[in-house]
Amino acid sequence: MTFAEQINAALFADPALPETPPVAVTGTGELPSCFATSDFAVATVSAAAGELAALRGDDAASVNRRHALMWFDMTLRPQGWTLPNLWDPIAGDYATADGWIRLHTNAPHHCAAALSVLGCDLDRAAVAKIVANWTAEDLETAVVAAKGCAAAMRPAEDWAHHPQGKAVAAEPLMDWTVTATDAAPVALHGVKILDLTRVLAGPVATRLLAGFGADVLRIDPPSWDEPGVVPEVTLGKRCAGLDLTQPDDRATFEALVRGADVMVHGYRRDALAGMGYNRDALRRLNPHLIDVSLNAYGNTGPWANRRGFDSLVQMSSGIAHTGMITAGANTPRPLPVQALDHGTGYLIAACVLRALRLRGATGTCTSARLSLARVAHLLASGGTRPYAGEALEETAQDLSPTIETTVWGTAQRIHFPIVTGVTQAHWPHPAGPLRRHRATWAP
Ligand SMILES: CC(C)(COP(=O)(O)OP(=O)(O)OC[C@H]1O[C@@H](n2cnc3c(N)ncnc32)[C@H](O)[C@@H]1OP(=O)(O)O)[C@@H](O)C(=O)NCCC(=O)NCCSC(=O)C(=O)O
Repeated sequence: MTFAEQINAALFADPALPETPPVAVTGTGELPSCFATSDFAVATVSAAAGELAALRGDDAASVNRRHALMWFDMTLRPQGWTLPNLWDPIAGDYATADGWIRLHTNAPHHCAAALSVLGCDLDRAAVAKIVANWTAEDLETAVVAAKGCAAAMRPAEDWAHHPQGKAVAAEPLMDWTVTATDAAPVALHGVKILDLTRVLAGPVATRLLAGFGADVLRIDPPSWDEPGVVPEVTLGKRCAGLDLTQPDDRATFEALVRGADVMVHGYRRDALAGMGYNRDALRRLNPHLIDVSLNAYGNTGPWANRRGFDSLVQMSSGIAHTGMITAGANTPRPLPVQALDHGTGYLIAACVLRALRLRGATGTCTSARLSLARVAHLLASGGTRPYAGEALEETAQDLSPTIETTVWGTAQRIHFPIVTGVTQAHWPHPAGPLRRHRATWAP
């Protein structure tokens, strides 16, 4: 099945839903990859575009392939200022005694976890020297046990036989549950979306929804930061902070859940339940909440609660190894962009839009769970080939004329790839720092 066929088959179907309008793909572009990365990217963006058009009642939508590929990477072009580094000093791939491992250390608590296992300072050469004495799987196990983030590089065949790889392969791409059948319709314009996601995958979904009228309120814990991606992913959103260990902030959070139409979250599978908000508790607060979530390694299997990021899932699932072998290289070769994050983001947006459409047509409320690892399985289903494609050379025509005024300075962005009917994305708030707004719904 093509990517589009698999995605269509995974979206919640109901005979009461009118057909999704056609999505025309314009433009060209092929990123350098041995996977069908560009077709995969366009398929995920097109799924969101079709659902957007359907919910808005537009006859058709279009997706610009070139700009879709550019939106799978950084899209902000600062004028006279620079973006912070994406990676901390020790994040990256390291040779072990028997292969390769990737350490993800951008968050200070993940960095501290890795360094506590390695017993060294924040120094890349020192880390490399110690990692070389570990086997990849032993170090992965130790870092994960310390609540850090690491992944050994595995060949695709090993992942296919690994208990987690098998669990993920058996999961649906979108795991839907019906939660209520008596909800009133809500309009896309002003729909209240509570956003508990971080870094790229979840925030990409809510950024799209904010661009077409949703009121997105992002909530972060007191000390979380992600300076490298904040200018990318906060576009169009209000961003507040809440400490869910504190009674007052819990009361505020519960009021937000009661007032929300949709919640999108990217905690580990059981993390929200660990804070006292399992599905039943959320349903008691708001029986009509549409709840769409992602985690890293899938919702079943021994790793369902493992911390993870796109680049780690690429290492675990065989993508980085396949890239290395196909390129004839001797170091891990990931995808040219963080396609699992972005692809998952557009699929989450498609799920939210389908769920809103379903609610409007039948009163049915749903939840859906996705994962980076299951989306990696979708990408891998497109097969591999010798490396093809080339990096896109950006021109002035790729930039939207809109000037975004941020707290860091002015900037332009790449044209957004989706047009629905004749409507283009428009974001009500510029990107900005986390926790700068009040944790409340607009009246
Ligand atoms: C993103 C993460 C790696 C972040 O890891 P961690 O911060 O270490 O884990 P947790 O989410 O479990 O949160 C850590 C602890 O903070 C607590 N916590 C969380 N939120 C709050 C608030 N608001 N207030 C108080 N405490 C909080 C939580 O209960 C945990 O407590 P303790 O239990 O006591 O520790 C993980 O959440 C994760 O794997 N999520 C699923 C996949 C995902 O979204 N990946 C990133 C985007 S995708 C991507 O690849 C990318 O963008 O790159």
